[in-house]
Order: sequence, then C-alpha cells, then structure tokens
Amino acid sequence: MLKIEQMDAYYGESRVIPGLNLQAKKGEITCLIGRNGVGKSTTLKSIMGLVKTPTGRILLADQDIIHMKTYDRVKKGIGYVPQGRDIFPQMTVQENIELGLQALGGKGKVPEYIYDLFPILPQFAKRKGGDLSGGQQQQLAIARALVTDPKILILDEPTEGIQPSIIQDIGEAIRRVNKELDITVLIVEQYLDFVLGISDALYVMEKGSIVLQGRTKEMDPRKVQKMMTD
Ligand SMILES: Nc1ncnc2c1ncn2[C@@H]1O[C@H](COP(=O)(O)OP(=O)(O)OP(=O)(O)O)[C@@H](O)[C@H]1O
Repeated sequence: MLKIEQMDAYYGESRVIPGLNLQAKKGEITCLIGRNGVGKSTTLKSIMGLVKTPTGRILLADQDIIHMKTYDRVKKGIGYVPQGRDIFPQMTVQENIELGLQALGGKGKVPEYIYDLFPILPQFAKRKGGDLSGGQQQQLAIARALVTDPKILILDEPTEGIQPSIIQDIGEAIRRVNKELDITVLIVEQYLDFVLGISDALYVMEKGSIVLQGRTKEMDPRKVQKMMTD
C-alpha cells in the first residue's frame, strides 16, 4: 500500500532522516516506534509532503507521490491525524469533522459510518471541540481524517495525553477502522504496550534510521524496550 524507498528528509540544511526504507502493507497495522526526537513525526510529515524530501520515493499503491502537494496526497487516499490532534477548540464538533471535507474542495458529505464508529460525536455535535476530553478529541481527529475516505490512515502518537482506560478505546477504534473499513494503518508511537497489542508489523527508529524491524509477534519485547530506554 505505502512504500518509502531511500528517502531523505531535511529541515533547512539539516538532514534529519537519511535513506529511509519503510513499508505499510495493505490491510495491516504497522507501527513506527522510537524515543523522543528520533524522527518519527518527520517520517509522517514526509509522507504528507510537509517537510523537504528531495530524494527517494514514496509509493502509494505503486504511484510515486514524493513530489505531490499535500492536498493531492489527501485526495489520493492518505488520511493524517497529526500529533496533538489539531482540533479547533472554538469550533463545534460537527464543524471540526466537516473541516475534513475541505480537502475534497468542500464537496461531499460526512459518511454515516463515522458516526457509527464514534457514537460520542453525533451526541456532542454542537459542543465546542475544546470542551472535549483528550480521548474524545482523538476520536474527533480520527473522524475528521476519515471523511475523505482514505486508503491509508496515518496517526502520530494517538495515545499521547490520554488516560490509560481510554487508550484501550482508541486502540479498539483504530482496529475497527482497519478491519471493518479495510483501511491500512500506520502509527507512530512511544507507548510500547499499545504498539505490541495493536500492530502486525513493527519498526524501531533511532537517530533517523530503522534499527530493528519485523513481524510484531516474532519480536522480543524486552529487546524493543531496551532500545527505547538505553
Ligand atoms: N521544524 C523543525 N525544524 C528543525 N528541526 C526540527 C523541526 N522539527 C523537528 N526537528 C528536529 O528533527 C529531529 C526529529 O524530530 P521528530 O519530531 O521527527 O522526532 P520524533 O521522533 O517524532 O519525536 P517526538 O516523539 O518528540 O515527536 C529532532 O532532532 C528535532 O529536533
């Protein structure tokens, strides 16, 4: 579904990611894990066209999108839930969801299944986005990314700032998006237990490079944990 090949990513003159190779297979949940500042968010921003990526390829269903505008990447089928969620606090829940339609030129309507997936959203439709809890805002951010009917959903630290009891619900919602809607998922995370519970494939990043990768069920959690703490 999504394949990154030999991609470099820069902020100004500084190369933060050298020659990255990473793949999110169709129908699977893939996680990219690593400590603070290793380049996980930069990887997702590169996929969205939000940082400079002069070299390499980003293949979405075999088409190289590396030089496309962000807007066109969304139209091609990438949904993005940024770190911190970027909910507009003064806008209502409904208005926040409908913002997702802007990427399609303001056309279309919010698919009904989104409300089935997150029943709290129609219930709170008229509340301000800023009045929701962290977990509810995360659901809202996922819903907003789903209105464009993506083929792949990428999420930047979906568990950040969310109570442990609610993290399970977020995990369940992501699993349903993957299984019921058949949407491929790529998640950036630091929370190892969450990642081990949800992913089919796992990549560990250090200083902009992948240092370990494989099927999650075949990985030694202690080894991954050690890489996260050493
Ligand atoms: N806008 C920017 N300008 C310059 N350097 C940046 C910028 N954003 C991030 N960096 C640098 O790029 C590197 C990778 O950052 P990135 O945010 O991708 O890491 P991360 O693994 O996602 O960490 P975190 O979990 O803290 O978000 C860091 O050294 C960071 O300081």
